[in-house]
Amino acid sequence: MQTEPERNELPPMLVSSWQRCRKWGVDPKRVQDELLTDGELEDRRERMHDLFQACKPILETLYTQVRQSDFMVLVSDRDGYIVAKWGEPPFTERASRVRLDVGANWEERVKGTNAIGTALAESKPVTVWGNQHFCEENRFLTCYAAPLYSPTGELVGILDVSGDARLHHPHTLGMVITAAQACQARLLLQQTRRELVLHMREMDAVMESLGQPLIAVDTDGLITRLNQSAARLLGNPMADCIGQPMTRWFDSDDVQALLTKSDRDVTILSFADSDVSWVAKSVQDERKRTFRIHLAGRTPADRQSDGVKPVSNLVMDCPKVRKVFELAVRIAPSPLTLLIRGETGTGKDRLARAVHEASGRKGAFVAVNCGAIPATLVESELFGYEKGAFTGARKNGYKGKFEAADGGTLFLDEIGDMPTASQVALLRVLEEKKVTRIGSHRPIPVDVRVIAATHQNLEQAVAEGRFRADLFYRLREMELVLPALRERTDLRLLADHFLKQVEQELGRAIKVSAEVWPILEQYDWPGNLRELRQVIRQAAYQACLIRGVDWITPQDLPTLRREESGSEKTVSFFSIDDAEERAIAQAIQAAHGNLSAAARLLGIGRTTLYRKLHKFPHLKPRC
Ligand SMILES: Nc1ncnc2c1ncn2[C@@H]1O[C@H](COP(=O)(O)OP(=O)(O)OP(=O)(O)O)[C@@H](O)[C@H]1O
Repeated sequence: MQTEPERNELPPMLVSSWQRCRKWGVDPKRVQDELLTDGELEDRRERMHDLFQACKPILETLYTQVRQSDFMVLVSDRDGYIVAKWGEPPFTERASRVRLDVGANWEERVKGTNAIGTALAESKPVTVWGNQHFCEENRFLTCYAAPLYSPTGELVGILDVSGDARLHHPHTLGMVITAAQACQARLLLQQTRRELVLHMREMDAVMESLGQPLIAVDTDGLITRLNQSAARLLGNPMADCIGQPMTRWFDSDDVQALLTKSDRDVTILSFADSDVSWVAKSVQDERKRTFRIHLAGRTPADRQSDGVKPVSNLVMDCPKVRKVFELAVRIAPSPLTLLIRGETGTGKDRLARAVHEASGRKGAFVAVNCGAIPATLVESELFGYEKGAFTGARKNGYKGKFEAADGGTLFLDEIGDMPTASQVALLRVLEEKKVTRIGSHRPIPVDVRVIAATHQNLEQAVAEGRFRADLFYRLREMELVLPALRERTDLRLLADHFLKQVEQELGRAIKVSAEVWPILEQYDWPGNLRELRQVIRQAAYQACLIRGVDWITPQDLPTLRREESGSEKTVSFFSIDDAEERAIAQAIQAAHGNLSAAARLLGIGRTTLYRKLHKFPHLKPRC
């Protein structure tokens, strides 16, 4: 039996988990089990019927990949009960002895720190290896778990791969995360129409598009479902995207083209307010109406074919910001690494692109959001891997982002979120100017200008041991700091710019009444330019579509209300959506979860209520 780990050997997520177990009084030497009766197990399985029906091929493929190494695949429901398993003796027999089996509850409060329970508690993927398990009898295990989400963002269960601790490999978690993403994509595809007809074709599509963004739309171009990659791309939580028009994010002409094209055509879909674009392919029903959109990143070849676009639409009339951009253009040609700092939404990404464009570097601008990649995949994403480098790796290997940015610029956004283990590897590449793919011994020389960005206080992260001091100094050979919106003097110009974008969407000119400006100017703008854009868009829609007028008045602004609590400020927005959400919640509660009765109380049809619940999936009664 292995000994308990030292506290500093546990990753921070597991330290919190151990603390929770101690608080609950879990006994590491004597585990209490919580088991379902056969009938209860059947009920819980039935509730996950859609998931199993949609994801069976993915779970079986995952099992085929891990069975040679004696691993088993498990699925738990959202309460931690294992409802399905794929595995073979002798390992399943050892696992059954500690009740790692169907019908048993693996929540932390029952089984102590373990991958299923901790992934549930944190809603995050996690590895729990050997003596990182809180209970002694589980320390022969290594387990990798990732949350399973519905296409509307609810946590429905946990996907877990477990095996003998001696066979631990950090990359296995990446494989589990990828399979969980594929399950979500598969559920999304199943819940869109025409499933049976498209079945074979879509199976391939799912396998190809594991982590690729997928969006399902209705015939009006409103988003009905999406996966996490798509939500990340759109920059909003999944639930906030449901029911929204694609034109909220993408250029309206491109969206129109996409909705009317045949399903063999691809469209370049540009973000409405930036020069980032995606390749999108629509899938249509027999009446030639688009109901599903696959998005894929543009390849460097795509990008090069239309040359490096200038940073268009950059608005600034604030001396502080102009100084930053002037300095940026001056330092652009130098090979020094650059650290861009600034609060979220201040334009760090736009500044990094401006530096690349002014640098004269011929290669691509490649952006990586370090906070969005699972920790275990950061290195393979940045440095690439050889074929067969690890279980679940792509057949032909993978060229990492450093190689993709060769001769160009690599933008490492949210650098403060990079796991410490990967920081060492990054530092080595910066020092040696060579990358070695995982599974290879051959260093490949690369000529890459690195720009990193963060909204975090990196000095504090260094002091707390979360960020390596040597990497911090290496990344900060030059530094640019973008001011927050509240420090800028050009709010009106920016607001006008964002208003023009909405005017294009709405197809009419909109004015702003004089009383609006002081309200905007006195607000704190925690979300900076991104938040300003959102407020202007919401106000314009409220004025035009709800009030039917062409000018924005203070009543159209979402209430920018602050509640002081200690030193912390929270901002709440009240809008038509809020009122609608409250009314639906109250009706469902009054009708004790019966949706037909709730619809009657609201005076709307049952179908309309269902449609509205896409917008507020958290209000759906739990079954
Ligand atoms: N000078 C500008 N003119 C017009 N739009 C801008 C300008 N700067 C930023 N924006 C817009 O503001 C939004 C936020 O900018 P950006 O994504 O570059 O911020 P960020 O600091 O990188 O955000 P995060 O910290 O969340 O990564 C984007 O929609 C961007 O197009």
